[in-house]
Amino acid sequence: MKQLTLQPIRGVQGEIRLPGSKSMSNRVLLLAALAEGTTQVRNLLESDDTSHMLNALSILGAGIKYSDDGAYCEVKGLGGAFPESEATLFLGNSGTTMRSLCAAICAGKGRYTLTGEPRMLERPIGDLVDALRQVGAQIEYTGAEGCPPLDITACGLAGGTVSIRGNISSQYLTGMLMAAPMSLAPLTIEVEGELVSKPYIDMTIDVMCRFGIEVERSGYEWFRLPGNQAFRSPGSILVEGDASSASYFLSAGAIGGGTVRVNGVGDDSIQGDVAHAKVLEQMGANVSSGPDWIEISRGELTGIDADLNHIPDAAMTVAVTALFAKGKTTIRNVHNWRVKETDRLSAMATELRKVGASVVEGEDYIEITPPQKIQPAVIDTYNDHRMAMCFSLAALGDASITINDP
Ligand SMILES: O=C(O)C1=C[C@@H](OP(=O)(O)O)[C@@H](O)[C@H](O)C1
Ligand SMILES: C=C(OP(=O)(O)O)C(=O)O
Repeated sequence: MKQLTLQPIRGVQGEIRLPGSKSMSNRVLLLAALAEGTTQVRNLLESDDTSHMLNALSILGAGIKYSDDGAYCEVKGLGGAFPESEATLFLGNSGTTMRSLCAAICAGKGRYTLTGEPRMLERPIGDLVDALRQVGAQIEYTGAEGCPPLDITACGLAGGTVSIRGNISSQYLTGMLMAAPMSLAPLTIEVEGELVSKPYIDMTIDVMCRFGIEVERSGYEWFRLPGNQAFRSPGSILVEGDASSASYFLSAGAIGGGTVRVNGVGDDSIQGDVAHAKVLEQMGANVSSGPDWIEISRGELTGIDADLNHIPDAAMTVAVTALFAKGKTTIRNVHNWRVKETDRLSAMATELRKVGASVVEGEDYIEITPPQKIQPAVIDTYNDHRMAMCFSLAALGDASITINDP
Protein backbone atom coordinates (compact mmCIF):
# COMPACT_ATOMS: atom_id res chain seq x y z
CA MET A 1 0.00 0.00 0.00
CA LYS A 2 1.24 3.49 -0.84
CA GLN A 3 1.56 6.11 1.85
CA LEU A 4 1.94 9.87 1.71
CA THR A 5 3.51 11.70 4.63
CA LEU A 6 2.70 15.37 4.96
CA GLN A 7 5.17 17.29 7.09
CA PRO A 8 3.64 20.01 9.25
CA ILE A 9 2.34 22.73 6.94
CA ARG A 10 3.02 26.19 8.34
CA GLY A 11 0.68 28.58 6.61
CA VAL A 12 -0.90 28.47 3.18
CA GLN A 13 -1.71 31.04 0.59
CA GLY A 14 -2.28 31.07 -3.11
CA GLU A 15 -4.71 30.64 -5.91
CA ILE A 16 -5.88 27.59 -7.82
CA ARG A 17 -8.11 26.71 -10.74
CA LEU A 18 -10.42 23.87 -9.81
CA PRO A 19 -10.88 20.66 -11.79
CA GLY A 20 -14.40 20.14 -13.21
CA SER A 21 -17.30 19.21 -10.96
CA LYS A 22 -17.81 15.46 -10.69
CA SER A 23 -21.57 15.82 -10.32
CA MET A 24 -21.95 18.19 -13.24
CA SER A 25 -19.53 16.18 -15.43
CA ASN A 26 -21.49 12.97 -15.03
CA ARG A 27 -24.86 14.64 -15.61
CA VAL A 28 -23.59 16.42 -18.73
CA LEU A 29 -21.99 13.26 -20.13
CA LEU A 30 -25.17 11.22 -19.75
CA LEU A 31 -27.47 13.85 -21.22
CA ALA A 32 -25.01 14.57 -24.06
CA ALA A 33 -24.98 10.84 -24.89
CA LEU A 34 -28.79 10.74 -25.02
CA ALA A 35 -29.19 14.04 -26.85
CA GLU A 36 -29.74 14.95 -30.47
CA GLY A 37 -26.52 16.50 -31.74
CA THR A 38 -22.91 16.69 -30.67
CA THR A 39 -21.76 18.33 -27.44
CA GLN A 40 -18.34 19.73 -26.71
CA VAL A 41 -17.79 19.33 -22.98
CA ARG A 42 -15.15 21.67 -21.56
CA ASN A 43 -13.40 21.32 -18.21
CA LEU A 44 -14.64 17.74 -17.89
CA LEU A 45 -13.33 16.15 -14.69
CA GLU A 46 -10.79 13.36 -15.11
CA SER A 47 -11.47 10.87 -12.31
CA ASP A 48 -12.49 7.31 -11.60
CA ASP A 49 -16.16 8.26 -11.51
CA THR A 50 -16.15 10.10 -14.85
CA SER A 51 -14.08 7.39 -16.51
CA HIS A 52 -16.66 4.78 -15.47
CA MET A 53 -19.40 6.97 -16.97
CA LEU A 54 -17.44 7.57 -20.19
CA ASN A 55 -16.61 3.92 -20.59
CA ALA A 56 -20.21 2.81 -20.02
CA LEU A 57 -21.58 5.41 -22.44
CA SER A 58 -19.25 4.32 -25.20
CA ILE A 59 -20.22 0.66 -24.67
CA LEU A 60 -23.85 1.82 -24.90
CA GLY A 61 -23.18 3.42 -28.30
CA ALA A 62 -22.38 7.09 -27.71
CA GLY A 63 -19.46 8.46 -29.76
CA ILE A 64 -16.83 9.90 -27.45
CA LYS A 65 -13.51 11.48 -28.35
CA TYR A 66 -11.19 14.17 -27.01
CA SER A 67 -10.18 17.11 -29.20
CA ASP A 68 -6.58 16.93 -30.46
CA ASP A 69 -5.45 19.63 -28.03
CA GLY A 70 -7.35 17.93 -25.16
CA ALA A 71 -9.36 21.12 -24.59
CA TYR A 72 -12.72 19.40 -24.71
CA CYS A 73 -14.43 16.03 -24.91
CA GLU A 74 -16.84 15.61 -27.78
CA VAL A 75 -19.92 13.47 -27.23
CA LYS A 76 -21.95 12.43 -30.26
CA GLY A 77 -25.46 11.90 -28.94
CA LEU A 78 -27.74 9.01 -29.77
CA GLY A 79 -30.83 11.23 -30.17
CA GLY A 80 -32.87 9.18 -27.70
CA ALA A 81 -32.69 6.16 -25.40
CA PHE A 82 -29.81 3.67 -25.71
CA PRO A 83 -30.24 1.34 -28.72
CA GLU A 84 -30.97 -2.34 -28.09
CA SER A 85 -27.90 -4.33 -27.02
CA GLU A 86 -26.53 -6.68 -24.38
CA ALA A 87 -23.75 -5.60 -22.05
CA THR A 88 -22.21 -5.86 -18.62
CA LEU A 89 -21.23 -2.48 -17.26
CA PHE A 90 -18.66 -2.16 -14.47
CA LEU A 91 -19.24 1.13 -12.71
CA GLY A 92 -16.61 1.11 -9.96
CA ASN A 93 -17.86 2.78 -6.82
CA SER A 94 -19.52 5.67 -8.59
CA GLY A 95 -22.96 6.34 -7.15
CA THR A 96 -23.84 8.99 -9.71
CA THR A 97 -23.00 6.61 -12.57
CA MET A 98 -24.80 3.58 -11.11
CA ARG A 99 -28.00 5.37 -10.18
CA SER A 100 -28.41 7.57 -13.25
CA LEU A 101 -27.46 4.88 -15.76
CA CYS A 102 -29.77 2.35 -14.11
CA ALA A 103 -32.77 4.59 -14.78
CA ALA A 104 -31.65 5.72 -18.25
CA ILE A 105 -31.03 2.14 -19.38
CA CYS A 106 -34.55 1.11 -18.36
CA ALA A 107 -35.91 3.72 -20.80
CA GLY A 108 -34.33 1.89 -23.75
CA LYS A 109 -34.19 -1.71 -24.90
CA GLY A 110 -31.86 -4.66 -24.33
CA ARG A 111 -30.35 -6.74 -21.54
CA TYR A 112 -27.77 -5.32 -19.18
CA THR A 113 -25.91 -6.18 -15.99
CA LEU A 114 -24.79 -3.27 -13.82
CA THR A 115 -22.07 -4.06 -11.34
CA GLY A 116 -19.11 -2.46 -9.57
CA GLU A 117 -16.50 -2.63 -6.83
CA PRO A 118 -17.26 -4.66 -3.69
CA ARG A 119 -18.38 -1.53 -1.80
CA MET A 120 -20.79 -0.63 -4.60
CA LEU A 121 -22.44 -4.01 -4.08
CA GLU A 122 -23.26 -2.91 -0.52
CA ARG A 123 -24.63 0.51 -1.45
CA PRO A 124 -28.45 0.61 -1.58
CA ILE A 125 -30.38 1.16 -4.80
CA GLY A 126 -33.72 -0.44 -3.81
CA ASP A 127 -35.64 2.84 -3.65
CA LEU A 128 -34.77 3.57 -7.28
CA VAL A 129 -35.51 0.00 -8.41
CA ASP A 130 -38.90 0.11 -6.66
CA ALA A 131 -39.77 3.36 -8.41
CA LEU A 132 -38.64 2.11 -11.84
CA ARG A 133 -40.67 -1.08 -11.42
CA GLN A 134 -43.80 1.06 -10.92
CA VAL A 135 -43.39 2.26 -14.52
CA GLY A 136 -42.71 -1.16 -16.00
CA ALA A 137 -38.98 -1.74 -15.55
CA GLN A 138 -37.78 -5.34 -15.23
CA ILE A 139 -34.88 -5.40 -12.78
CA GLU A 140 -33.55 -8.34 -10.75
CA TYR A 141 -31.00 -8.35 -7.95
CA THR A 142 -28.37 -11.01 -8.52
CA GLY A 143 -26.56 -10.46 -5.21
CA ALA A 144 -27.89 -8.91 -2.02
CA GLU A 145 -31.52 -7.76 -2.17
CA GLY A 146 -31.67 -3.99 -2.69
CA CYS A 147 -28.08 -3.57 -3.98
CA PRO A 148 -26.19 -4.06 -7.26
CA PRO A 149 -25.42 -6.17 -9.27
CA LEU A 150 -28.62 -5.58 -11.23
CA ASP A 151 -29.89 -7.57 -14.18
CA ILE A 152 -32.04 -5.29 -16.31
CA THR A 153 -34.29 -6.28 -19.19
CA ALA A 154 -34.97 -2.87 -20.63
CA CYS A 155 -38.34 -2.41 -22.28
CA GLY A 156 -39.10 1.32 -21.98
CA LEU A 157 -40.75 3.33 -19.24
CA ALA A 158 -44.51 3.89 -19.12
CA GLY A 159 -45.75 7.32 -18.11
CA GLY A 160 -48.14 8.05 -15.26
CA THR A 161 -47.28 8.70 -11.66
CA VAL A 162 -44.44 7.19 -9.72
CA SER A 163 -43.54 7.61 -6.11
CA ILE A 164 -39.92 7.53 -4.96
CA ARG A 165 -38.29 7.59 -1.53
CA GLY A 166 -35.57 10.19 -1.14
CA ASN A 167 -34.41 9.77 2.44
CA ILE A 168 -31.28 7.72 1.62
CA SER A 169 -29.94 9.33 -1.55
CA SER A 170 -31.04 12.13 -3.86
CA GLN A 171 -29.35 10.25 -6.71
CA TYR A 172 -32.43 8.02 -7.11
CA LEU A 173 -34.59 11.04 -7.87
CA THR A 174 -31.88 12.48 -10.12
CA GLY A 175 -31.87 9.18 -12.06
CA MET A 176 -35.68 9.20 -12.45
CA LEU A 177 -35.68 12.85 -13.53
CA MET A 178 -33.06 12.35 -16.23
CA ALA A 179 -34.81 9.22 -17.59
CA ALA A 180 -38.31 10.72 -17.44
CA PRO A 181 -38.28 12.66 -20.75
CA MET A 182 -37.72 9.31 -22.54
CA SER A 183 -40.83 7.72 -20.96
CA LEU A 184 -43.62 6.80 -23.34
CA ALA A 185 -46.09 9.31 -21.83
CA PRO A 186 -45.89 12.24 -19.37
CA LEU A 187 -44.53 11.25 -15.98
CA THR A 188 -45.19 12.71 -12.55
CA ILE A 189 -42.64 11.85 -9.88
CA GLU A 190 -43.80 12.19 -6.28
CA VAL A 191 -41.23 12.22 -3.49
CA GLU A 192 -42.23 10.15 -0.50
CA GLY A 193 -41.06 11.48 2.85
CA GLU A 194 -37.95 13.56 3.45
CA LEU A 195 -35.52 14.21 0.58
CA VAL A 196 -31.79 14.36 1.40
CA SER A 197 -29.06 16.33 -0.37
CA LYS A 198 -31.60 18.67 -1.99
CA PRO A 199 -29.23 21.01 -3.90
CA TYR A 200 -28.19 18.10 -6.13
CA ILE A 201 -31.76 18.01 -7.47
CA ASP A 202 -31.54 21.67 -8.45
CA MET A 203 -28.31 20.89 -10.28
CA THR A 204 -29.99 18.01 -12.14
CA ILE A 205 -32.85 20.25 -13.25
CA ASP A 206 -30.49 23.04 -14.26
CA VAL A 207 -28.44 20.70 -16.47
CA MET A 208 -31.62 19.17 -17.98
CA CYS A 209 -32.81 22.67 -18.82
CA ARG A 210 -29.56 23.34 -20.72
CA PHE A 211 -30.38 20.21 -22.73
CA GLY A 212 -33.82 21.63 -23.61
CA ILE A 213 -36.05 19.90 -21.04
CA GLU A 214 -38.29 21.98 -18.79
CA VAL A 215 -39.39 20.40 -15.53
CA GLU A 216 -42.57 21.49 -13.79
CA ARG A 217 -42.19 21.13 -10.03
CA SER A 218 -43.57 21.90 -6.63
CA GLY A 219 -40.52 22.40 -4.41
CA TYR A 220 -39.06 18.98 -3.72
CA GLU A 221 -42.51 17.32 -3.47
CA TRP A 222 -43.38 16.50 -7.05
CA PHE A 223 -41.95 16.92 -10.54
CA ARG A 224 -43.85 16.64 -13.84
CA LEU A 225 -42.17 15.98 -17.18
CA PRO A 226 -43.42 15.52 -20.70
CA GLY A 227 -42.81 12.08 -22.21
CA ASN A 228 -41.40 11.17 -25.63
CA GLN A 229 -38.93 14.05 -25.59
CA ALA A 230 -35.36 14.07 -26.81
CA PHE A 231 -32.68 16.06 -25.05
CA ARG A 232 -31.16 18.65 -27.37
CA SER A 233 -27.46 19.36 -27.30
CA PRO A 234 -26.54 22.92 -26.33
CA GLY A 235 -23.51 22.52 -28.67
CA SER A 236 -20.92 23.37 -26.09
CA ILE A 237 -21.03 23.30 -22.31
CA LEU A 238 -18.54 24.39 -19.66
CA VAL A 239 -18.35 22.23 -16.54
CA GLU A 240 -17.97 24.38 -13.42
CA GLY A 241 -15.06 23.83 -11.06
CA ASP A 242 -15.77 21.20 -8.40
CA ALA A 243 -17.19 22.87 -5.31
CA SER A 244 -16.56 19.80 -3.12
CA SER A 245 -12.89 19.81 -4.14
CA ALA A 246 -12.83 23.55 -3.44
CA SER A 247 -13.75 22.80 0.18
CA TYR A 248 -10.27 21.42 1.00
CA PHE A 249 -8.50 24.55 -0.25
CA LEU A 250 -11.02 26.91 1.35
CA SER A 251 -10.68 25.14 4.69
CA ALA A 252 -6.89 25.30 4.32
CA GLY A 253 -7.20 29.08 3.98
CA ALA A 254 -9.58 29.31 6.94
CA ILE A 255 -7.17 27.29 9.10
CA GLY A 256 -3.82 28.29 7.76
CA GLY A 257 -3.65 32.04 7.63
CA GLY A 258 -2.94 33.55 4.23
CA THR A 259 -5.50 34.25 1.58
CA VAL A 260 -6.60 31.30 -0.55
CA ARG A 261 -8.59 31.82 -3.73
CA VAL A 262 -10.33 29.16 -5.76
CA ASN A 263 -11.29 29.92 -9.35
CA GLY A 264 -14.06 28.07 -11.16
CA VAL A 265 -16.93 28.28 -8.65
CA GLY A 266 -18.60 31.21 -6.97
CA ASP A 267 -21.91 33.03 -6.59
CA ASP A 268 -23.23 31.79 -9.97
CA SER A 269 -22.54 28.13 -9.20
CA ILE A 270 -25.23 25.46 -9.53
CA GLN A 271 -23.48 23.29 -6.90
CA GLY A 272 -24.81 23.18 -3.37
CA ASP A 273 -21.32 22.62 -1.94
CA VAL A 274 -20.42 26.28 -2.48
CA ALA A 275 -22.28 26.67 0.83
CA HIS A 276 -19.15 25.24 2.48
CA ALA A 277 -17.75 28.80 2.36
CA LYS A 278 -20.83 30.01 4.26
CA VAL A 279 -20.20 27.42 6.95
CA LEU A 280 -16.57 28.57 7.25
CA GLU A 281 -17.80 32.16 7.51
CA GLN A 282 -20.15 31.08 10.28
CA MET A 283 -17.16 29.52 12.03
CA GLY A 284 -15.30 32.82 11.82
CA ALA A 285 -13.32 32.82 8.56
CA ASN A 286 -13.23 35.87 6.30
CA VAL A 287 -14.90 35.08 2.99
CA SER A 288 -15.48 37.06 -0.18
CA SER A 289 -16.72 35.86 -3.54
CA GLY A 290 -17.54 36.79 -7.12
CA PRO A 291 -19.46 35.06 -9.93
CA ASP A 292 -16.84 32.31 -10.34
CA TRP A 293 -14.38 32.66 -7.49
CA ILE A 294 -14.24 32.42 -3.70
CA GLU A 295 -11.52 33.86 -1.50
CA ILE A 296 -10.95 33.07 2.12
CA SER A 297 -8.59 33.95 4.94
CA ARG A 298 -8.30 33.05 8.56
CA GLY A 299 -10.47 34.39 11.35
CA GLU A 300 -10.73 33.04 14.88
CA LEU A 301 -12.55 29.76 14.21
CA THR A 302 -15.27 28.70 16.65
CA GLY A 303 -17.14 25.39 16.70
CA ILE A 304 -20.68 25.30 15.33
CA ASP A 305 -23.79 23.15 15.68
CA ALA A 306 -25.25 22.75 12.19
CA ASP A 307 -27.48 20.55 10.05
CA LEU A 308 -25.29 19.88 6.99
CA ASN A 309 -27.60 17.51 5.13
CA HIS A 310 -27.53 19.89 2.15
CA ILE A 311 -23.73 19.55 1.73
CA PRO A 312 -22.96 15.92 2.61
CA ASP A 313 -19.57 15.84 0.83
CA ALA A 314 -18.19 19.18 2.03
CA ALA A 315 -19.50 18.34 5.52
CA MET A 316 -16.56 15.92 5.83
CA THR A 317 -14.21 18.87 5.30
CA VAL A 318 -16.09 20.76 8.02
CA ALA A 319 -15.49 17.81 10.37
CA VAL A 320 -11.71 18.07 9.94
CA THR A 321 -11.82 21.88 10.05
CA ALA A 322 -13.46 21.48 13.47
CA LEU A 323 -10.06 20.30 14.79
CA PHE A 324 -8.92 23.91 14.48
CA ALA A 325 -11.97 25.63 16.01
CA LYS A 326 -12.50 26.73 19.59
CA GLY A 327 -15.03 24.49 21.30
CA LYS A 328 -17.21 21.66 20.10
CA THR A 329 -18.61 21.23 16.58
CA THR A 330 -21.71 19.14 15.95
CA ILE A 331 -22.60 18.11 12.40
CA ARG A 332 -26.19 16.89 12.22
CA ASN A 333 -28.43 15.00 9.82
CA VAL A 334 -25.72 13.13 7.94
CA HIS A 335 -27.12 9.60 8.37
CA ASN A 336 -26.49 8.84 4.71
CA TRP A 337 -22.73 9.20 5.27
CA ARG A 338 -23.11 5.56 6.29
CA VAL A 339 -23.94 4.39 2.75
CA LYS A 340 -21.35 6.27 0.73
CA GLU A 341 -17.81 5.20 -0.33
CA THR A 342 -17.42 3.82 3.19
CA ASP A 343 -19.39 4.24 6.41
CA ARG A 344 -18.16 7.82 6.72
CA LEU A 345 -19.60 8.40 10.21
CA SER A 346 -17.65 5.51 11.62
CA ALA A 347 -14.50 6.19 9.55
CA MET A 348 -14.50 9.89 10.44
CA ALA A 349 -14.93 9.17 14.17
CA THR A 350 -12.11 6.61 14.18
CA GLU A 351 -9.62 8.80 12.32
CA LEU A 352 -10.44 12.04 14.18
CA ARG A 353 -9.71 10.20 17.43
CA LYS A 354 -6.26 9.26 16.07
CA VAL A 355 -5.27 12.94 15.88
CA GLY A 356 -6.47 13.47 19.44
CA ALA A 357 -10.06 14.72 19.10
CA SER A 358 -12.84 13.56 21.44
CA VAL A 359 -15.63 12.32 19.24
CA VAL A 360 -19.21 11.22 19.79
CA GLU A 361 -20.50 9.17 16.85
CA GLY A 362 -24.29 9.38 16.79
CA GLU A 363 -26.57 7.43 14.49
CA ASP A 364 -26.91 10.49 12.24
CA TYR A 365 -24.56 13.07 13.73
CA ILE A 366 -20.98 13.57 14.84
CA GLU A 367 -19.74 15.70 17.70
CA ILE A 368 -16.08 16.77 17.61
CA THR A 369 -14.15 18.35 20.46
CA PRO A 370 -10.69 19.36 19.25
CA PRO A 371 -7.53 18.31 21.09
CA GLN A 372 -5.23 20.86 22.79
CA LYS A 373 -2.72 19.95 20.12
CA ILE A 374 -3.16 17.81 16.99
CA GLN A 375 -1.27 14.52 17.31
CA PRO A 376 0.86 13.07 14.49
CA ALA A 377 -1.04 10.09 13.08
CA VAL A 378 -1.32 7.51 10.32
CA ILE A 379 -4.74 7.93 8.72
CA ASP A 380 -6.65 5.09 7.09
CA THR A 381 -8.72 6.16 4.09
CA TYR A 382 -11.13 3.21 3.59
CA ASN A 383 -10.92 3.46 -0.21
CA ASP A 384 -12.66 6.83 0.13
CA HIS A 385 -11.15 9.76 -1.75
CA ARG A 386 -12.71 12.26 0.62
CA MET A 387 -11.11 10.66 3.69
CA ALA A 388 -7.70 11.16 2.05
CA MET A 389 -8.38 14.70 0.94
CA CYS A 390 -9.92 16.09 4.11
CA PHE A 391 -7.40 14.52 6.51
CA SER A 392 -4.54 16.20 4.63
CA LEU A 393 -5.74 19.37 6.40
CA ALA A 394 -4.70 17.92 9.76
CA ALA A 395 -1.06 18.62 8.74
CA LEU A 396 -1.85 22.32 9.27
CA GLY A 397 -1.88 21.52 12.99
CA ASP A 398 1.91 21.36 13.36
CA ALA A 399 1.86 17.56 13.18
CA SER A 400 3.07 15.21 10.50
CA ILE A 401 0.20 13.24 8.99
CA THR A 402 0.61 10.05 7.01
CA ILE A 403 -2.21 9.17 4.65
CA ASN A 404 -2.52 5.47 3.83
CA ASP A 405 -3.48 4.67 0.23
CA PRO A 406 -3.59 8.36 -0.72
O1 LIG B 1 -26.08 13.73 -7.32
C1 LIG B 1 -24.88 13.85 -7.09
O2 LIG B 1 -24.07 14.22 -7.95
C2 LIG B 1 -24.39 13.54 -5.73
C3 LIG B 1 -25.26 13.51 -4.66
C4 LIG B 1 -24.82 13.27 -3.28
O3 LIG B 1 -25.22 11.95 -2.92
P1 LIG B 1 -26.57 11.62 -2.07
O4 LIG B 1 -27.72 12.20 -2.78
O5 LIG B 1 -26.54 10.13 -2.06
O6 LIG B 1 -26.37 12.24 -0.71
C5 LIG B 1 -23.31 13.40 -3.11
O7 LIG B 1 -22.90 12.86 -1.88
C6 LIG B 1 -22.56 12.72 -4.24
O8 LIG B 1 -21.17 12.85 -4.09
C7 LIG B 1 -22.93 13.32 -5.56
C1 LIG C 1 -20.60 10.14 -2.25
C2 LIG C 1 -19.78 10.36 -3.27
O1 LIG C 1 -19.88 9.82 -4.51
P1 LIG C 1 -20.95 8.85 -5.21
O2 LIG C 1 -22.16 8.76 -4.31
O3 LIG C 1 -21.27 9.53 -6.50
O4 LIG C 1 -20.27 7.56 -5.37
C3 LIG C 1 -18.64 11.30 -3.12
O5 LIG C 1 -17.97 11.59 -4.14
O6 LIG C 1 -18.39 11.80 -2.01
